[in-house]
Amino acid sequence: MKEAITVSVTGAAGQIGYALLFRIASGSMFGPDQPVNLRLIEIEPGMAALEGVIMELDDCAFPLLNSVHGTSDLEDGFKDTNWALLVGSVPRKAGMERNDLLGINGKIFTGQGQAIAKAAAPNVRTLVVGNPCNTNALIAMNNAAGVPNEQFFAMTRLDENRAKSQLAAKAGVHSSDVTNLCIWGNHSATQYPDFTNAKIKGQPLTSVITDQNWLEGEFISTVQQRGAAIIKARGASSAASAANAVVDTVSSLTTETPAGDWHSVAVCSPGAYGIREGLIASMPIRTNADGSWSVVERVPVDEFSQGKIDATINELLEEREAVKDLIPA
Ligand SMILES: NC(=O)C1=CN([C@@H]2O[C@H](COP(=O)(O)OP(=O)(O)OC[C@H]3O[C@@H](n4cnc5c(N)ncnc54)[C@H](O)[C@@H]3O)[C@@H](O)[C@H]2O)C=CC1
Ligand SMILES: O=C([O-])CC(=O)C(=O)O
Repeated sequence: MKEAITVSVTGAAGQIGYALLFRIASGSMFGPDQPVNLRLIEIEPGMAALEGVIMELDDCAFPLLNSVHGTSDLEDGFKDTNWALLVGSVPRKAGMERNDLLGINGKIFTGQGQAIAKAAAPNVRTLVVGNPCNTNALIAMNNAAGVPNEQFFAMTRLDENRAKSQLAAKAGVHSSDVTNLCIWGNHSATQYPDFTNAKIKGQPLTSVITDQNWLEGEFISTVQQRGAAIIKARGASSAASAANAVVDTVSSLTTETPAGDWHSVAVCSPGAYGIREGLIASMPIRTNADGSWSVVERVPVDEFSQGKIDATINELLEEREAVKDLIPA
């Protein structure tokens, strides 16, 4: 048996938590031979519900679940953890943009960043899901002194999956036939799902889907507005598909990316593609055989794409300005 991986999840009794924990414990995230320890973090009012979730995890008798621990203490929750999945935070309601949550949620991530730096394993990787996730990840990263910036991520995989699904439906193929789909920038209404470099069964997508008006218009806005459409329909924000995207993100960051392809996740920009160094921005990422990640270089960016990327990066710069008090100098 392999040594267990420790995974901490904040907001563990929330909607996404409820859809996520059972996937992690069943082996979907790290594979069918990898045991896991779960350290589940909730705020005090969520602790009773968390007890119930832990009872249900026990009742599944998962072969790969080595231990489960629930706590409202951050350092206890992140103790020796290898993966910190920061889900806990308030979701938006209909009519709000995700960055309307900055004032409510931003401050959560200072203490979490500090506790990760203090208590987690040196190789800890942190994935922020709670919105606005890019800027919350920026706050956590900048408050986690001593933890390398390369170990912080924010989730744009749900957007990638949504985009692939829309494109597959338009082309009449399966979503797994769509590759090389990159989400650029912010997990927000300015994100850019880059269809110009995508492929369908290895062919340029734009040679299969020739309706340029649809690609530049309805396709982009459907992906940008999908979260809002789910809130309108469900009365609550996407939870199962978000949890699924967490599983996909961690899985893609822990397994080598298929040759020639890439995946979308927001990373601390090394300055690639002119994206301001230090911003948490989504771009095309490859996971290497040794488990490290790299930005895929020389992905063509045409004038249309550049305009879209500039808009979403400008929004990230504005969000950073809005939370500058939460970022130590
Ligand atoms: N990046 C993405 O693609 C997506 C992000 N989200 C975001 O994920 C977040 C969580 O969504 P849901 O699970 O649906 O919300 P929810 O309200 O059902 O659950 C959130 C949980 O977090 C807990 N919580 C709040 N503050 C906390 C803190 N400081 N520490 C630990 N736990 C805390 C709450 O008690 C609650 O149980 C929201 O911000 C939502 O907007 C949702 C979907 C997709
Ligand atoms: O839209 C929201 O508020 C929840 C979210 O991030 C998504 O579904 O992509």
